[in-house]
Amino acid sequence: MVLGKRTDYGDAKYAGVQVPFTLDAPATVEAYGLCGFDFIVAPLVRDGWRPPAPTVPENGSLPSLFNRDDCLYINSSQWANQVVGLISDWIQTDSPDPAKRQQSVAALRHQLGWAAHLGLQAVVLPAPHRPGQCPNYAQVLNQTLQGLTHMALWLTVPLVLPGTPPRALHEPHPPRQAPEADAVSPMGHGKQNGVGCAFSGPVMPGAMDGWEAWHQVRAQCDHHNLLGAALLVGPTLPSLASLDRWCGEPVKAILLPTSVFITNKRGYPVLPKGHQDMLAAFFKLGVQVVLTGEACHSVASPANVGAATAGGTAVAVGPDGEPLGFNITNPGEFHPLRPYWEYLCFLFRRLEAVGEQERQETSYRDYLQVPLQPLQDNLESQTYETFEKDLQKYKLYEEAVYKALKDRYLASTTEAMSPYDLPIASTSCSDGPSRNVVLMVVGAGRGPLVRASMRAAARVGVRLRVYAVEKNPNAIVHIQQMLRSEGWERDVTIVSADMRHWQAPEPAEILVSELLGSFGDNELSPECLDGAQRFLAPGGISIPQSYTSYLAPATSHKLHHDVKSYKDLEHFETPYVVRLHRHHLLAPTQPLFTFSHPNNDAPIDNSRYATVNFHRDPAAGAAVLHGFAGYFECTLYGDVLLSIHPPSHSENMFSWFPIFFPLREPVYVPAGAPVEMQMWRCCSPHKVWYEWAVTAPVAGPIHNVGGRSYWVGL
Ligand SMILES: C[S@@+](CC[C@H](N)C(=O)[O-])C[C@H]1O[C@@H](n2cnc3c(N)ncnc32)[C@H](O)[C@@H]1O
Repeated sequence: MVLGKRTDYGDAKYAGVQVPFTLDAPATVEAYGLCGFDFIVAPLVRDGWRPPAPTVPENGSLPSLFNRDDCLYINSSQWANQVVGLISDWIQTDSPDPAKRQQSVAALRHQLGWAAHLGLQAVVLPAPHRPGQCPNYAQVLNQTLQGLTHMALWLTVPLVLPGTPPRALHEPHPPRQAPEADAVSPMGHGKQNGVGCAFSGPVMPGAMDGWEAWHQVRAQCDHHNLLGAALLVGPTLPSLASLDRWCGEPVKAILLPTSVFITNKRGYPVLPKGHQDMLAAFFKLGVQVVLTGEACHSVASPANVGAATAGGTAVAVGPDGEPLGFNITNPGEFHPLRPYWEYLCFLFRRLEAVGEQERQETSYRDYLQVPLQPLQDNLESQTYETFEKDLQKYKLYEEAVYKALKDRYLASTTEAMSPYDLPIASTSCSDGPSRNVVLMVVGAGRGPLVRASMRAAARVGVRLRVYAVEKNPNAIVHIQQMLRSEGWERDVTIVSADMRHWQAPEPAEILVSELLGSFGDNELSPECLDGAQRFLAPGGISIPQSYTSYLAPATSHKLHHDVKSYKDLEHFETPYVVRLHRHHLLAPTQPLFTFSHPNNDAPIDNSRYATVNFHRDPAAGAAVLHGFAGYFECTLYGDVLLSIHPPSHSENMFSWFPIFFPLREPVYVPAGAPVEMQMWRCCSPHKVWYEWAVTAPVAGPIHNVGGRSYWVGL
């Protein structure tokens, strides 16, 4: 339940509700469970409880902290998943009054200790009483975190500091009326919003936000993974840019007061558009929502119907107690908070259905993988099979070969023909009808680029003489099988060789390859193609023609934590292939290194160095930098682009996830401060590696010096 993983967007799941102090937690869980909520957030102690004054122990006796009637009580782990503890919000560990401070520290320790004893999965902590000035609070939390194994601490963080004190959570507010344009029915007639991973849609202009307060506490707790944020939402939202920062933070819950809801024309509680969009974005990141406060909307719904017991059966009664003539099968449906829960379900259901590709990628989200080394290692058949599922990639290659053949060998456009229907070159071929075009696929794998090239040639109406060059002897067997089954044995010559050393029997007019990594050049495409271009005819075409890597500074608490959990330097100096999900880009991407083929430089030097400056929107506020997200954009031929760079990402292509270059220590980036980094691509006779460092807002260490932790073998 709590902290669970949602893999699809069905009915509301992991929606919790904050309840008043209860002496019977299991009964409360069941009552709210009938209403639809997955868990409750319940105070750990009753309102008036205060810690006992320190006494001098007599005869070894220890002071008793709580009586049974003082505290939340469960005696079975069965309930621990469905109860989140709520720490008292009178606690002020940083009060200027020493007595209050001492009492607060004691109360906080006692309550945290009790929650851990009960085995709760999480507790909600009050927002820092003095945001940005709460060293005692951080110190108690940090000490507690050192002793915890699984219980999470969710620090309440008001999204906007002024005007939304956490105490407001407990006070009912008069409902606000929905403006006409924003009125959305929870019954399915609402407006649909196109919501992506990041935030979109209008928001009211906001004042300050609580990110700074959050950052100070978590930085003092050394970015502990059990410390998360519970974002308290008020009627005013911060700017979209500022909200987007939370995508990379460990946000565990959204605290949603009923007072934030407005009433639609039919009397239902609904959320303003900006709030809807914000919730949708968080739902997609797997964040739970906790409804707080009392029902404060008059709803023309069954929730206004009361229940009376007649002869052991619950019967429905109206506001005046008059029987309404039907029995109640699920009393939860008549709970005053039920319309709010229904509305949350409605928002869940409205999320776009998860596509097949997205479903398949779910298990890879934010999962670190060390990049492949197809030059140094021989790939397995299953890896090739995965590549070959990406039909879009091969369509783009086919299009590039098609355009290259057309540009070079046809004076005018020829009608598209069916694949594999290979005529001798048509009479419109400038070089004459009987001439075959020599095309080499270098790094042919199991042969999909040979297939794509043959399809392109068939469409143009030229005949190819193909060489399929591959250094993995196992993959060669698959190409043999392909030629046999397609009847291409006369058209395609298989070459089992490393392209850098093979002596070609004739020059190639077109050289086709796919040796690209998530960062473009990181699987050593430049080094391999520099070797292969010896057999490219003068004026011959390389597909790809060029590729450029891109970088953007990123927040990703999850990735930072996962790298850190290896507890060594090596993992912080390794780039990872990762399907970035819970992350925030601090600034737009910037281009880094470009490689073009054929490369006519003399001598060829594939080492590179660049300083990159990123421009963060000052209105987006401060943020934390955990590393750099990397992408590539590749010109296959002419206007045929193959890209994983977000602004130009090739549609439906999934062969490459981004790359992530971690930083040893998170870097605080003040609002409006520049981010500058240096990246080197270093080459030696046997390996290629990257080194990287941040130089602004503060200079940090150069990572991976001399390729000591990570390199790509030549
Ligand atoms: C990323 S895979 C692409 C395979 C295939 N073209 C495809 O698109 O599915 C790169 C292939 O190039 C091969 N390769 C890498 N470097 C090579 C080299 N120097 N000479 C020959 N083959 C090489 C690898 O063994 C691997 O099969």
